[in-house]
Amino acid sequence: MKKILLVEDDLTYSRIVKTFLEKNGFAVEASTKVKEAQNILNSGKFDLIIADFRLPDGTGMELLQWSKKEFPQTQVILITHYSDIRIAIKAMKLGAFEYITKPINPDELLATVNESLSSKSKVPEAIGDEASPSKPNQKSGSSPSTNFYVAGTSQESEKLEKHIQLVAPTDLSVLILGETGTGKEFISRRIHEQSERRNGPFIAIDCGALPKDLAGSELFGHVKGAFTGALDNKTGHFEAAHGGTIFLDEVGNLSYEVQIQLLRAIQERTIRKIGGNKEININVRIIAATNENLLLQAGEGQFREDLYHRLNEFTLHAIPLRRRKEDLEIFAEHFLEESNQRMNKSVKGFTSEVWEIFLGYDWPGNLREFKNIIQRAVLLTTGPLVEKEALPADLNNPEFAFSSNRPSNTMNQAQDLPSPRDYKSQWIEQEKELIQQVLQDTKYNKSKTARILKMDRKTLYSKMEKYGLN
Ligand SMILES: Nc1ncnc2c1ncn2[C@@H]1O[C@H](COP(=O)(O)OP(=O)(O)OP(=O)(O)O)[C@@H](O)[C@H]1O
Repeated sequence: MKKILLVEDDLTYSRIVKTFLEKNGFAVEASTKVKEAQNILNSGKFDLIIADFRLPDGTGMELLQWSKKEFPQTQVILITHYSDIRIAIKAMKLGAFEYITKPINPDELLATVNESLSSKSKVPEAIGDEASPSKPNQKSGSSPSTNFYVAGTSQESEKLEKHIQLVAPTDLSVLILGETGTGKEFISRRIHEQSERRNGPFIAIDCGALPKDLAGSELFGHVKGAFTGALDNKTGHFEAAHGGTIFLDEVGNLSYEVQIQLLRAIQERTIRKIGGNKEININVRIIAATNENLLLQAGEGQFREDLYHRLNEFTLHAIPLRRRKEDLEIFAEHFLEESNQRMNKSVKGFTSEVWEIFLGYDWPGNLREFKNIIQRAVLLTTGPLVEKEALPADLNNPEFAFSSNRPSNTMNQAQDLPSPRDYKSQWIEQEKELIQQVLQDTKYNKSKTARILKMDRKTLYSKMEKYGLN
């Protein structure tokens, strides 16, 4: 009997659909939330997921992305109240079999279910931001994102995720602080996609790449003839983001003049195109990011303090990778899979030597560097595992990996602390013991073990293989 997981938070609706499908010969399990659905999927094989688009703790789209990664053979049908072509296109691109709108016609549902179960599950199109061309200063276009967001399981990551979930549904302006490559843009997309604005546009602007003299016109638009070269009316990013979210990366790079315009746009919720005299109402949530100290810049008169406070109604700290090393594994798997897909390869994992290097290095370029290194390694790897020869020479050299003069390591060099290598081997040892213990306690039930340890089954399998616990 084919198994279907129905994810729908409207209980009456869920009961009707469940009974209908059961009468038609399917085994149906029902769930109301994304997290709950993930747990159910982790504990048994399903042939099809039917998910509502809006769920209390996320979207059916997120579940789709997750399931395509974790269980690529399982078909997914998305259901929604809205006939939104953008969502439909995105869902199909992400590998959904079909997208149907409420109210559901039973015959149509049954036909779609049968069709999906007799077809091969689709592979998502390009996953990852670098795959899609973007304008030089518009970071990733205004289309809905196809980025798969990995939240991480370390304590720091869980705290960040909790803060994201708290702030997302509000309309507060968020300032994301963090080093380069820590995922600030990914976080801002996450906020957008968890917010009421998720069906509106998300526009990411790299303020550092905006030409100084054109920044105002790029952000707020201009009217024909406003300046030499203004040959036509132009819609600015703020107007284009109406109803959605605008992400201003490297916001500290905006000129003082543009800062004034931005402040006005935030305070009055209107913009005026350059050279124009009409006030245009805008309803845009602003998320800004910086890796500089804006308050310090404010003190030096380079950044307006009033604007700083307007942008900073809530602060999030993107975490440097060296402070979330427990997450290395989950990100490694994600980037490995992404790279395999992009390059049509089937590299299975990393040797223990490579893991040693990964754990010892302090990743100054953070997730971006990690992703690029895995991508390069996958390209160079011909066997089943990435070996240390596929890593760049500087990473491959243990002296380099352990001798960086970054503050985090300077601390570790203090005489009364063990060396990073000692910490790392202690950690590996403890992790191995913990997994062994839980496996014994659950009588080698791997799904249960993974659940208890808060890791997905694939991560558990690769750790078991790494530690020889098979
Ligand atoms: N949560 C995440 N899940 C999966 N991949 C991620 C995540 N965060 C970041 N990445 C990866 O790391 C890369 C860099 O992330 P992002 O562009 O968001 O960083 P950033 O902090 O905005 O960088 P910069 O400061 O240079 O603008 C992304 O292209 C993506 O591949």
